[in-house]
Amino acid sequence: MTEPLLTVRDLKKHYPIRKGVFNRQVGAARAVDGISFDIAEGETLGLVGESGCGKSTAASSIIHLEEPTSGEVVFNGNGREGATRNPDGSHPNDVTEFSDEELKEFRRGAQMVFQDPSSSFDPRMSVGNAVGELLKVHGMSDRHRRRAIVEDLLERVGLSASDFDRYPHEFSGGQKQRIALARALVLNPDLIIADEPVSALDVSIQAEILSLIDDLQDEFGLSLLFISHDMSVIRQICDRVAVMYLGEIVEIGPVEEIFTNPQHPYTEALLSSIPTPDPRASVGGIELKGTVPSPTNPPSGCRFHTRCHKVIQPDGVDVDQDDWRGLLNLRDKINTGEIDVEQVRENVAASGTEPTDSEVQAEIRREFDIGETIDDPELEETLTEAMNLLLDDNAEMAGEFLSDEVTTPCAQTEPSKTAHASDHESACLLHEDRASAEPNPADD
Ligand SMILES: Nc1ncnc2c1ncn2[C@@H]1O[C@H](COP(=O)(O)OP(=O)(O)OP(=O)(O)O)[C@@H](O)[C@H]1O
Repeated sequence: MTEPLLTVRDLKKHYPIRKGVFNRQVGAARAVDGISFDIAEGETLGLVGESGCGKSTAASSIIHLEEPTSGEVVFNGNGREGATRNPDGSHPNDVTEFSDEELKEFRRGAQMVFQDPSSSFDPRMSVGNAVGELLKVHGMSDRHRRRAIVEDLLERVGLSASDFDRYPHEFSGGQKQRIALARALVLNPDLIIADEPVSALDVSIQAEILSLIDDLQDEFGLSLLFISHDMSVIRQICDRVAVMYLGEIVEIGPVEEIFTNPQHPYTEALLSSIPTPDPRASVGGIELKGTVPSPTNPPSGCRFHTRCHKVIQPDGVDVDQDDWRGLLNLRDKINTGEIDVEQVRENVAASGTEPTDSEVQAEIRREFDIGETIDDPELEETLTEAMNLLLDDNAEMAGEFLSDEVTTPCAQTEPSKTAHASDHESACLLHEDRASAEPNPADD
């Protein structure tokens, strides 16, 4: 088997949080928290997730714009192919251990393209010089040769050689992104990391740039790590995709497989958010509510459990799944003191006369998508009791009451990876249950 061009293993980037006059570290933002994947030669791997999932931090740690906290990034390009591990287990191609000289060499072979093409150019430098600058930095002193290389590249990205002497403000956003691609290609790299390269562009221009990236990849035999929050963009350009949530990869696999047979509820939710021209298709769609929690204090167990539509019910409980999600949300909001009963009372009163307690309770149920009765009498009783306490101004006890019974295994156990089809893995407790339920041929 040929070796991957890039191997990332258990990569972490934690930003220390400091406070006080002594600037003591009081915690850490675990922006990237142990991600692993490979990228083969000529392959495009997508990294997808909502804003704040850690995609950009992963990119800058891989390319060593930032020092990772731990983990390994093995880059087998730049003539470093075929290297084997040292007797002490370290790898000679581990970027995280590179010397300054090796890092300079690495930067020839691995380039980055950023989201905003406008801010990545010096307005006072002609685009030809901006593209050719890297050649100069890397020792090409012949000005004519540099110019010939850059003019050729400008043509290959769909501009013209005569654009060499023009300035960034003379170009549109899409054209600037073409120039950024020319600049990334000028040192003939093996790997390009593109961080949301089309999200700042109009949709019509996005398609042109994606198609250009696709063509350049074939022409230059590039490997790509393509970062996007947009699943439809990922589908157009990637061979495989890694889905990232709160610093972790929750699912990885071939694009077609992930789109037709997603396994992780987070992937399902991201896919469900793709706009479709058919209005009926969104019926029954999964709404991803709220935002990604802070990486300074990620949820225990499965990090997605606080937003998951498939969050598991404990043994002995079997209620409507929407009711279950609502109960967990209600429990959390009561525990964080975020339910303002007086405000709810006022809201209900606004639509008529002074509301009764049961009207206020009904409104709270509605806000949390909890049905009129839960089909588990014991749980219904617990909820009613908790609501009574809440309306009696005893939120603390209401929270405790609910917390005793409304619990999920997803908050207790960190899911491990489950393999599905070849090269397709996800990390969700639901799959672990299913895997253990499947008959093991060895038991026969
Ligand atoms: N220098 C920093 N110090 C502390 N926290 C940081 C730092 N940089 C990023 N973070 C946090 O790390 C998390 C991941 O950020 P990151 O920018 O990598 O996410 P992202 O998925 O790329 O999102 P976006 O698309 O919005 O950039 C966020 O919660 C962010 O606030």
